[in-house]
Amino acid sequence: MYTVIKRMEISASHSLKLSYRSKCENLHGHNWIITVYCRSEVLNEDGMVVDFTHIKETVMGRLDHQNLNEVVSLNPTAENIARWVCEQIPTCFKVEVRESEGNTVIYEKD
Ligand SMILES: Nc1nc2c(c(=O)[nH]1)N=C([C@H](O)[C@H](O)COP(=O)(O)OP(=O)(O)OP(=O)(O)O)CN2
Ligand SMILES: [Zn+2]
Repeated sequence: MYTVIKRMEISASHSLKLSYRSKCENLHGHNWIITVYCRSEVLNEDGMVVDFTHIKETVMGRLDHQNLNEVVSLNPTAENIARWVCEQIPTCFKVEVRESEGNTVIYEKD
């Protein structure tokens, strides 16, 4: 079994729609650390599980310097962003999204 791990830093804004009053309802930004985990028992014809560059293009290309409310169809919490990222990459089984030093979410496929 092979595991590929790609860590990326993106700058992006979001505002959260919540059922309670919160500062997070206001548009604000984070320097997100997104770590993608991909796994496969077999390698493709290029000898890879998935190309690091393709992961970067998929994640950073779509999220960096964007308003995440306009990219992710659900409320752009770290949880929903982690799931969205995982769904974009076929061999992905786990995504960590770190919003700040103290705030990290992990999404893992069943
Ligand atoms: N479970 C979640 N909780 C919160 C999320 C989230 O995505 N999932 N997001 C937020 C907001 O994005 C907010 O920006 C974070 O606020 P806060 O917890 O106050 O964190 P700080 O940026 O101030 O970071 P510290 O580590 O506390 O300094 C809120 N909750
Ligand atoms: Zn936030």
